[in-house]
Amino acid sequence: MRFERFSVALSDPLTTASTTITRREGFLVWIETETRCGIGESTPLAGWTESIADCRDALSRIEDGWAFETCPSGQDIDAAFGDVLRSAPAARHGLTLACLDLRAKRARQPLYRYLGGRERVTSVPVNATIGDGSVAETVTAAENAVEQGYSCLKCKVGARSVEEDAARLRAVRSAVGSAVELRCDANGAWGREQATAAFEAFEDAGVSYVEQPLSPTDIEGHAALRADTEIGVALDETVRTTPITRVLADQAADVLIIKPMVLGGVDRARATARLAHAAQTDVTPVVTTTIDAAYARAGAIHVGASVPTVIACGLATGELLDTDLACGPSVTRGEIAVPQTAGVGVCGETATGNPVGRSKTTDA
Ligand SMILES: O=C(O)CCC(=O)c1ccccc1C(=O)O
Ligand SMILES: [Mg+2]
Repeated sequence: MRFERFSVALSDPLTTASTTITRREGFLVWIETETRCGIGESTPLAGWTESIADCRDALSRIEDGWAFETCPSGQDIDAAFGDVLRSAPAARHGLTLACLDLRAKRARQPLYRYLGGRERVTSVPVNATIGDGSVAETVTAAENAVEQGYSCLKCKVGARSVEEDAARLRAVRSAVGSAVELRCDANGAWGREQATAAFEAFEDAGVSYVEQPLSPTDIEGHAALRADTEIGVALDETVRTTPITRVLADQAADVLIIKPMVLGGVDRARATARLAHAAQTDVTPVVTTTIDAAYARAGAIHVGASVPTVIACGLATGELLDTDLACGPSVTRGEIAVPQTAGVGVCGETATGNPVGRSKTTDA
């Protein structure tokens, strides 16, 4: 096992209610046998996962203690390194993705089939991700996305007043028409009163759901908000810190956001998505990235393809990067391609020091 640091830049910073993301740094992880190589990606995001320093420490300790003769399973890895990985989900993500890549290559299956996906799935619907911005900036981003073929937009809210956000969303709605799904993500910005006001103010804009309106620990608040409105409630930050069984039992969400990097790997992400699907009150999983590079994005796409997820996922985040480690799956008409070659199936594998430049213009 070995790993190497990488750094990729966003073409434009993504501003949310809680932070501005300008660059993503992480590690590529390689697992090699005599005949094959598996590649994984650890891209920590402070506040969501361990820090980059803690991720490096965890990977270093694992590199030092690596004693597997063949490529280990996730269970083998947890048995050997559970203590190191418990508080390092991004490290676990990279390591287990490398192992799964190699094991799926050996089985000659695309990762989503190796994970247990039953049918052949060639694409997953995706939303465009639109950051905080003025009314004009938000409308321009929404129009560009719809022109490129997206029929679902996710707009960051909560950095401005509820009135301003409502004005942004109404302007988007009148620009894109009624057929486009509009979601938003408040990243935990509001208190209960503000959230109630926002849900009322957003109704005109035809918002389908709001991600993380309240603080991650306010499970009761989310359950109450849900009972009170037509707009759906999605939980994201809450999924990081609260057992999924509690969220489901308390009926606190219509939608669960599944981030493999935050949950510690594509195996755990799939298990969580399946729990949501199996819940009595039908909770819909939506798989998203933390704005990862090509390998982790592809891993997340395989998670989406491996569960019967029918609604748009937050997997179109490669579009936000200026450079990337490889050419990841492309988005056409609001659907992202699922790699069908064995393993994770990222093409044009390059060294970490040599990011692939991306063209910012995409064919419609
Ligand atoms: O879901 C999407 O459309 C993209 C992913 C995204 O918004 C995101 C990216 C990095 C960190 C947090 C988040 C989030 O969903 O809150
Ligand atoms: Mg979110």
